[in-house]
Amino acid sequence: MMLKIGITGGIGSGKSTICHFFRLLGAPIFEADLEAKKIMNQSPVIRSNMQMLFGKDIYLANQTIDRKKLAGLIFNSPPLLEKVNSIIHPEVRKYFFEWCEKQKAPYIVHEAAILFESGFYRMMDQTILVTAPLEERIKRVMARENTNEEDIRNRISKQWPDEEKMKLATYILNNNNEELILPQLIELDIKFKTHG
Ligand SMILES: CC(C)(COP(=O)(O)OP(=O)(O)OC[C@H]1O[C@@H](n2cnc3c(N)ncnc32)[C@H](O)[C@@H]1O)[C@@H](O)C(=O)NCCC(=O)NCCS
Ligand SMILES: Nc1ncnc2c1ncn2[C@@H]1O[C@H](COP(=O)(O)OP(=O)(O)OP(=O)(O)O)[C@@H](O)[C@H]1O
Repeated sequence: MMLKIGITGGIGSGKSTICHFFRLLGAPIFEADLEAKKIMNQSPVIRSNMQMLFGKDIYLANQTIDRKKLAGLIFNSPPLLEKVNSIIHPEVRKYFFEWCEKQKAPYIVHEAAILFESGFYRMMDQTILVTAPLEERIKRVMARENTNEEDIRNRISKQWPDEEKMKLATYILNNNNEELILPQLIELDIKFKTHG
């Protein structure tokens, strides 16, 4: 049986960085946020639903979704965010199971920003929550991309607080520059490879 490991953490916590190490250790990684974006551009069903909701202009001339516009709309309207989630998540879920069928490894990693909020965690055997102090996360995201503090705090407010996620996580990794992460990942890798 192939073990399914879910990795999550709020914006800027460092989950992509940690997944990069799991990839080096040989684990196939399903990047849900990336796959969601691809599916939004490729699925005709999602395209027509999104255009019905937001108008034709939600897709750019090159047929890709206008991410900036969409982010501005959904992160400022909880009902719209919920609607978009309900359009995209079932397709991502379907694609995830198809993808799993093709993997040949003792375990796979499913990386998602909203693993718990979306309920996707129920499809996993075990979950890892990546945490870091809020101020540190904001600093990292501001250094990574051209965005402002207000927008980052707004996105954080749309995600569950770490205390809630901690209650559901199998493992918690503190990516706070105070503990060495790599030895913890190697230990987990060995555990997962032996189905522990
Ligand atoms: C609105 C979109 C196009 C903005 O794209 P953009 O490149 O600016 O941001 P990106 O996708 O890299 O997300 C950055 C961060 O925003 C947060 N975020 C993204 N989607 C969501 C969501 N549905 N709910 C709460 N937070 C979210 C996460 O912390 C994420 O890491 C994109 O986030 C999106 O399509 N979201 C809805 C689909 C979805 O639910 N994706 C994630 C789970 S499968
Ligand atoms: N321990 C660390 N110390 C300093 N910078 C870090 C650390 N971990 C990650 N970073 C940097 O912080 C930024 C955010 O990390 P990463 O992209 O992995 O976060 P994420 O949780 O995947 O965020 P998002 O939800 O936005 O996708 C990146 O630029 C990354 O290089």
